[in-house]
Amino acid sequence: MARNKFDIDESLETPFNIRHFRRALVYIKRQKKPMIIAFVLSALSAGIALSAPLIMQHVVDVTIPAKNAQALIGWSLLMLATIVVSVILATIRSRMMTRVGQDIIFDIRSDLFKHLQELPFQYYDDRPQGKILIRVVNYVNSVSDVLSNGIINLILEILNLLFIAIFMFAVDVKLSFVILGGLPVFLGIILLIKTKQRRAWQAVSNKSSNLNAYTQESISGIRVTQIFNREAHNEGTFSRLSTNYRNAWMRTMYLNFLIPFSVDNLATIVTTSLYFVGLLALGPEEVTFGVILAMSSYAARFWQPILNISNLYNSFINAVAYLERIFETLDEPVTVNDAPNARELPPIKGKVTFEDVTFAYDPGLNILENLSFDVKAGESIALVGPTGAGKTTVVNLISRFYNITGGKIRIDGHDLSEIKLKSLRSQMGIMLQDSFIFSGTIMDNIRYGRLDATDEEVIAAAKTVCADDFIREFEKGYMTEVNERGSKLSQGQRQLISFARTLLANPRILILDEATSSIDAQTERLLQKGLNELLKGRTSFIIAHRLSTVKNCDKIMYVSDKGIAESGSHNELIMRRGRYYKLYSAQKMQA
Ligand SMILES: Nc1ncnc2c1ncn2[C@@H]1O[C@H](COP(=O)(O)OP(=O)(O)OP(=O)(O)O)[C@@H](O)[C@H]1O
Repeated sequence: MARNKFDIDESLETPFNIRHFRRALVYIKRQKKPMIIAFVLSALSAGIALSAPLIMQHVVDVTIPAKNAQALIGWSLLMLATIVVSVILATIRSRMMTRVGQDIIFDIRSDLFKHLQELPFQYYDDRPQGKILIRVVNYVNSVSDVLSNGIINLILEILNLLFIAIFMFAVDVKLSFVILGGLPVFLGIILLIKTKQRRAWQAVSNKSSNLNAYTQESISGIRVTQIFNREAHNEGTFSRLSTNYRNAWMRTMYLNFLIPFSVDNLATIVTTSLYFVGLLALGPEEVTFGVILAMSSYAARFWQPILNISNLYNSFINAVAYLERIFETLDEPVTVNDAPNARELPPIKGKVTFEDVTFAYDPGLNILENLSFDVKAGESIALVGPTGAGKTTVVNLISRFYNITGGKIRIDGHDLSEIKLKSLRSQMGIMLQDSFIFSGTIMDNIRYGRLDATDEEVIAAAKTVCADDFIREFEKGYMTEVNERGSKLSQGQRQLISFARTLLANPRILILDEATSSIDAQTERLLQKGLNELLKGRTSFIIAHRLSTVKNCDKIMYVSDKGIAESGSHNELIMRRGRYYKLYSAQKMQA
């Protein structure tokens, strides 16, 4: 799919529609109470602020001519009080709304993260991580203000507009229509640029997503970049993506600028028309100078909320571009999930059966076809074969990380598609070549799969897999802080920690995908004892290119040509003198 590259724009699969806005309202509605309070505070604050000119008028017309010093002090204090109260109310409102904005994005972000945790491997196979990250962090931030303050300000501005219109019509109906005459022109301009604006903001969201994806990829691959001296080339790519982002941003700004520009000019044209119609067309008998003065003041006031509403509209269009991405992620189907009538998988013995299994990552491109095999509980199975033959795919299917296209996979006779994923995966242990280390202590990392394990149990697991010695060599031992991906640890040390993690979780079925490939032969011999412990009584699937590691497995399956080409014990396969024999002989010659 086009989106899985940093410089390819994501296409929108679900265009924005009113349904999305209704979904945004779900988050806003949860904040109904503070939002109503904030609205009342705003209205009060604005109302109190409006009383200042009235006090001023009274002081100028009555108090000062009467030379009443005492009343003057009273009015001054009242004026001061209105300012203080209005500032206090505005401050409380702004604090409340900051909180509301943060609560809304907290909710959206939590939902996004929860959903991302459930999305299958396939989703992550298809996208650069940076494009996922930007949705959870940046896009959600960008919509906070519109979803909180935006709504309240919109209501206030509409009310403001209504009040001004009422006053305006009360003074002069005909001239009011002259002022309103600018509105259709303004709406026409909005309609004209609406689609362009939406596309422009979508482009900004796309370009920022691309930039983010590339930055993230570059940071992850910095070691390879430096090894191959690709810095200058990468800077070029970054600069290109950055320029694309800047251009997209400039275009939105240009379109956005059209709105205040139109409002300013329309306000001037309307005011000029007002003078023209008032003085020339209607004549001094019908319209006094005072009315013209009042109406031109209303004309200026009338266009201010329109300008504010247009700015809000701009922010809304901007937020929509982000909201549609956020909802697109939330709508991403969890294709690997529990069937409606899924059952708990009871504690298993570990028998694994493949019945005519067919699987394709991309429709029509089968990686496995009609694959059938039977593994008894407690057996150790080695999967060997050429690169890209489908060994990892086979083990990924046992954990149901992907849905199969045809056939059935059973564990102890239970069809995987009919059982609850959690109950399946909690009884499986999977160790990959690149064992992931999370930020935290070594103790936390080993305990990752069984949070209730005691320190003693953690240490016992580490001892079994020969990890205890090197852990104790660190100054803080098990409490040593390791950073994300474990870059403070050697590959082998990371493997040993993940062995301990898996052992502690005590799975019934164990999968080791090239899990010992980063461990030197001597450590591997040491580890063999621990590994034997780990394998004891469990069904295990071991993928290894180093055949010496798997010689002793109960059964070796040679994966090739979309299925199992050969299967048997090491001795049987050697005697058969087929593909396994060739591979084994070639490795022996190299050794
Ligand atoms: N996420 C994916 N999306 C599409 N195709 C994939 C994906 N993962 C693997 N493949 C393809 O499926 C085939 C089998 O891959 P798999 O990783 O199972 O091979 P393997 O036998 O484990 O290889 P290796 O020994 O190199 O680890 C390969 O042709 C690979 O290109």
